Amino acid sequence: MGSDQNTLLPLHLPVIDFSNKNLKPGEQEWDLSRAHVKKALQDYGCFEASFDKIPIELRKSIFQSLEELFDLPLQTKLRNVSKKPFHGYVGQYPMVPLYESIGIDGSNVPAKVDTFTKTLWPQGNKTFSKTIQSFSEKLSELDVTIRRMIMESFGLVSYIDEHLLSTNYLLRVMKYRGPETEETELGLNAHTDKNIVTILYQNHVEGLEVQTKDKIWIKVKPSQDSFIVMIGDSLQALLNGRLHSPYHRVMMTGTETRYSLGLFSIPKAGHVVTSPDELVDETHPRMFKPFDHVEFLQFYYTEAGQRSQSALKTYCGM
Ligand SMILES: O=C(O)CCC(=O)C(=O)O
Ligand SMILES: [Fe+2]
Repeated sequence: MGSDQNTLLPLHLPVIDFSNKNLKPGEQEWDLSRAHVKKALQDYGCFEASFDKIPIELRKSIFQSLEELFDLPLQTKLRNVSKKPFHGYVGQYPMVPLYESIGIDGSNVPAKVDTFTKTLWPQGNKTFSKTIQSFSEKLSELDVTIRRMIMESFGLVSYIDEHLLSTNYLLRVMKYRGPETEETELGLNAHTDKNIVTILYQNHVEGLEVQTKDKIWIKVKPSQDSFIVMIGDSLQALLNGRLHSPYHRVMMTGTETRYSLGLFSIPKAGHVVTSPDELVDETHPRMFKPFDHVEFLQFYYTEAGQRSQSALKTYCGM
């Protein structure tokens, strides 16, 4: 990171409207939105999407579900374990004392969410399951639209179906306590996401910052209708570096609790992430060796992975 990492100018992310639209591939409106998506991602690796397919009641009840979940005793939350790194309960870290998160694997699949719910509420919690699953399913429509547009933009139409089938969804829900100090405190370290596409949603408490290519931190100010869409390292690799995954972090002030959630599209274990030959030529030599996402994640959480400026380049850069 540059020395100007604390410079905060009143910049903002591009906003793209997906509301009141019946976007269909091949139609003019689709092509227009696709051009906006490509430009925003080339410039920032990230944009704000206005998206109205999730009813307002569901957008409100998701935060009640998050509160109910994080209010459980720590012992109960710790029952959410996962073999995959960063998929289970994460919290009580001295480096980021304000932060806690829980991963819900396969959050768009009813049976998977029911299994998750039963580990925390053995007697069941239908409202919780239904809220998490419906929210994820509806938000995954935005993920699919955006990934379709990206693949089309880079001439990869014939790979779209295979690509969409190669991923699962993880919903990670987050809680950040207000630091209750005068100063701004770190909520979550600067990082790039390791997956394909991340879509973030949050309550009214701000804190997310995204770094531009010029290393300037932009404070993100989303509204109730907006979702933050971001590229992860695996998509950067798939596109042979045509798009970049931006650094982002969470900085907290004040006393209020920030709740946020991210829907992560993640390559399935065993699926090899590699850039199609169409994106490799003399001016764009192949940048990354083919890799398995789960193995890449395991590397990321080793000491060497944590030390590297770009875990992706260290792990599989050519
Ligand atoms: O809480 C947020 O808005 C960001 C969380 C995040 O960057 C992550 O979970 O990867
Ligand atoms: Fe992130």
